[in-house]
Amino acid sequence: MATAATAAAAAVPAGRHQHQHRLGLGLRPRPYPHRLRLPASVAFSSSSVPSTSSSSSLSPPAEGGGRLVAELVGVFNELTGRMGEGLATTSSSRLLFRALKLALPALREGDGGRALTRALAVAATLADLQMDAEVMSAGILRKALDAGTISMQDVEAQIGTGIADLLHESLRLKVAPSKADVLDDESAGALRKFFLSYYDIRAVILELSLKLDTMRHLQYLPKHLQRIKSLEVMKIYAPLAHAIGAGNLSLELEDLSFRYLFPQAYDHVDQWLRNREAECKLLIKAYKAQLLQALKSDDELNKIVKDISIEGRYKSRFSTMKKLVKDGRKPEEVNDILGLRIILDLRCDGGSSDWGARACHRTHEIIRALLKEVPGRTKDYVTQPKRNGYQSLHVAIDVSEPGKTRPLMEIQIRTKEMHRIAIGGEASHSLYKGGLTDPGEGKRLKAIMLAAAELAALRLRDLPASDHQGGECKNQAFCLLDKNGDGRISIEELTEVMEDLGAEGEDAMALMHLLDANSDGSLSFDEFESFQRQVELMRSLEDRDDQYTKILKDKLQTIDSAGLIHFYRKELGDKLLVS
Ligand SMILES: Nc1nc2c(ncn2[C@@H]2O[C@H](COP(=O)(O)OP(=O)(O)OP(=O)(O)O)[C@@H](O)[C@H]2O)c(=O)[nH]1
Ligand SMILES: Nc1ncnc2c1ncn2[C@@H]1O[C@H](COP(=O)(O)OP(=O)(O)OP(=O)(O)O)[C@@H](O)[C@H]1O
Ligand SMILES: [Ca+2]
Ligand SMILES: [Ca+2]
Repeated sequence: MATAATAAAAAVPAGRHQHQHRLGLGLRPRPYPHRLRLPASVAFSSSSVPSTSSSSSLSPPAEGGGRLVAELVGVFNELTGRMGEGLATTSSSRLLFRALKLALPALREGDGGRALTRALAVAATLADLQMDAEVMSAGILRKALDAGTISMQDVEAQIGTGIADLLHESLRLKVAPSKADVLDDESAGALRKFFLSYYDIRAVILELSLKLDTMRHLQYLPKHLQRIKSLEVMKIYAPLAHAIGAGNLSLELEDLSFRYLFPQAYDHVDQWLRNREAECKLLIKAYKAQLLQALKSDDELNKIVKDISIEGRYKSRFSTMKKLVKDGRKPEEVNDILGLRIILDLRCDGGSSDWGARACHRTHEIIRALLKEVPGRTKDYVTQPKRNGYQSLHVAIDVSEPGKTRPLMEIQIRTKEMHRIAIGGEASHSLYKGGLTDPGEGKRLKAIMLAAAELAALRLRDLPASDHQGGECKNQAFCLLDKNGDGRISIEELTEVMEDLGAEGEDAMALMHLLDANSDGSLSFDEFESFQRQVELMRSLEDRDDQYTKILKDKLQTIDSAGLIHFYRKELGDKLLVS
């Protein structure tokens, strides 16, 4: 076991990390939407437009107009693609499209060119939290409101009162912390309760996503503001994110505020974890795969269990730091730096109550036979549940090898039902971590949230249906641009969207020329799709550029840490000697 894991670990380049989304509320795992791609530099080189028309000999259309439409289409496709299953309905897409049309021109210039990227990252965070189009649109518009480039009246007139209400709520939440003493535990607790009593909890989730955006860009603020904002996040927003079950959001919020509040301690923990991160993540993956195989091929376990899943995680900076200060442990004594969680789906749930215990204990036996269990560290909350009803069997595993000491790995073993209670029930993780003390509060919160989501679904259903009669729309962006639904984008329709985006009407003519392959004066579905393919291509090139920049940066860091002279000697020493 350890050998396979080690081989896998050896193959990792150091210093590359990947974050994983593991959220409550049944949220889908996604990579962090830290930076959303923007087709900022879409250049319409005539040679790359698949075209047979005479327009291929024209010079590219003005940077302005064509670029704006490309940006709108690219961003729209990216965000709708990111939305949860069933959430990107026609009315949702129309709403998002309208919000983008209003916000894009307003955001383009702001915040040293970063405003748009930041607004889109907020929307992406919300999409990953399975929020609907209203909340995503509100996220984008809030950034434009904050930048002072649009007004609430614009939102009410052009988008609707549903979103304006949501924005009003989020603005009220924004000022709340300034009215309380967040250093005082009691006022901080009261403030968290105030947030959670909101009838539209989506405003809270919107506020949390905006906070994450602020925290990711804190380096641009003066030092004293960095501290105040970090403190608010630590005392109010991170626990709130735990309380609503947005696990990964809370972990990132905690880690960022930890970094600004205690820079030295952060550096210490960060370096320790970073040095081991790549190898440990590979180990987690390797142990997970091999354990799954061993468990699935055990006949005795198979008699009681119909399915098995395993989740893995590497501990966050802040969570590790808390363990270190709790009882003065060293990092190597923290027993859950690496974590695996085995979830057993019983063949007969609700049957004989000792099936669950049997499945967990059999799993424990299999693990013992395979791995090195650390004596005296096992906790059997299956046989003896905690007072809040939490059940799980925890073992600590030594994954070190001769000459290679590694942090410990915790394996939690539980049935699906035990997991349900640990995630959403009375022993819920949100209560355990979110500072809520009353179990009923968790339930109430969930009910409020579901009700808010249902209301939003109703409102979105009430939006007038698309102009497109008769059935499915194959390409949402095309259908939204083809306003009269005649299956073609006319010059009038293109001019209208350009003007909405703040470009000149003539730019529409130039873009039409370029994309209208058969020169019939309008854009067919196929012509639009080839435009879209070009937009996608440019976006993926920009992504690649980002990747290359990152690799280069990593490489330069390696050189730095090894010392430039050392690098020179190693790489060039021989040649220098010869000459
Ligand atoms: N959801 C939930 N998880 C819990 C609860 N109690 C423990 N856990 C999980 O189980 C892990 C280990 O808990 P314990 O075995 O009690 O360990 P501990 O007392 O925290 O000990 P150390 O890990 O040594 O600090 C925790 O880190 C949580 O992941 C609970 O009441 N609810
Ligand atoms: N052994 C594990 N395997 C997989 N996931 C885990 C494991 N332990 C915790 N998690 C999950 O990882 C996320 C972060 O948890 P974190 O390690 O910060 O705290 P914790 O282990 O739950 O609590 P504590 O701070 O008491 O250790 C949570 O979603 C938690 O459910
Ligand atoms: Ca833990
Ligand atoms: Ca049309």
